[in-house]
Amino acid sequence: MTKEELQQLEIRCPSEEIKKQVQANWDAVAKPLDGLGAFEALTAKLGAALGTADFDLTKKAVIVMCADNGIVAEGVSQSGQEVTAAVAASMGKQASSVGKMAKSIGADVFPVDIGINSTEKIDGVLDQKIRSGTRDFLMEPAMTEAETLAAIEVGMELVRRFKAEGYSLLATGEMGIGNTTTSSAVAAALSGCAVEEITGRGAGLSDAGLLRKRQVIAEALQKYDFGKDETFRILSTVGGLDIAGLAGVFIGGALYQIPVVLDGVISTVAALVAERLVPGTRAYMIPSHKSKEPAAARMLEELALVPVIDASLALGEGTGAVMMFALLDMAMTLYETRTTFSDISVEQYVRF
Ligand SMILES: Cc1cc2ncn([C@H]3O[C@H](COP(=O)(O)O)[C@@H](O)[C@H]3O)c2cc1C
Ligand SMILES: O=C(O)c1cccnc1
Repeated sequence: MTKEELQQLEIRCPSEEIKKQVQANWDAVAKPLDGLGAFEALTAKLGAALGTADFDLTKKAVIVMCADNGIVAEGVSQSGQEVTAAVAASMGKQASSVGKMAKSIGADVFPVDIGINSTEKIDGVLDQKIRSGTRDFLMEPAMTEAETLAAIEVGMELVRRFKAEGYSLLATGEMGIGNTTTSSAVAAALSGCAVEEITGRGAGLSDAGLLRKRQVIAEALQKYDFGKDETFRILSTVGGLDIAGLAGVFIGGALYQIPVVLDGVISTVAALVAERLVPGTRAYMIPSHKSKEPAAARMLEELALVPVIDASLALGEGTGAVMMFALLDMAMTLYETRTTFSDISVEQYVRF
């Protein structure tokens, strides 16, 4: 796929009719009108994306893009790159945070090596490696155009495959030391917001580390002098293989009509990249939480997506998206087994 082919992809608009039908089904439930709040609108969005008001979200999976970032050489994370491979290996055994949470609700986790800085194959991790880590973006662009496109295609292809395997809801997750730096850099460039406003402590940076991280991002942004609409150049120059792969998951979700749940700051930045590259993609996005990382709220605003969980989560891996899976499961139980006003014979007494 070329960059031009990517940008010419056309996204089908989800059906407004189905959205209305789902809302009408909610309105018939013996409960206060709009009582489930955002979950009514979100399930209507899910039904419309899936093309039916009788949808089933039982089979769910998180795609976790794992990759290293050359920018870590600049001292922007409190951890070393080795941690990426170690946590990915733990994920392969379903022993990392996201694996445990997903297991508790019967969702599947697929860790993907899209660019871990190691040559070994990791058990339980899909090998889709494009290169062993990106370049240090303070020195040179992190990725070439071809590498960026290849990463986007990995994400798109995984969605096609999981749809064929019967999944009806996917979520995004990531693991990659340094990826809150790449995400903050992309977020600042896409939004024009000040670096200090958008950059947080990631996985737990010290005050001095945070200062350094902000300086590194600011220096790089000055060097590359991006226009806000140069989405692809921003992604390939200061982004990462994980962000590009996740953008591909969102684009694939829209193309193959499988809704995709966002997680934290990294996937939220990838979501905005996807929407800017292929407008209309956001119609298939389901927000989950507002990360503690400041860039996330800003990106969600740009996407006009309102998260339902506001709990200062800052874990990544797809954990916030899995929490959303659990909440959607509860909403779906009410929807699928709906007890209506007529079931309890009170239609004549209720006047909405
Ligand atoms: C042991 C460990 C497990 C993690 N799981 C997710 N992250 C999270 O922290 C990383 C980003 O933070 P920064 O940009 O500050 O490096 C990502 O890998 C993210 O998923 C972790 C981080 C660590 C240290
Ligand atoms: O928002 C996130 O997902 C996040 C925040 C800090 C560190 N890692 C991930």
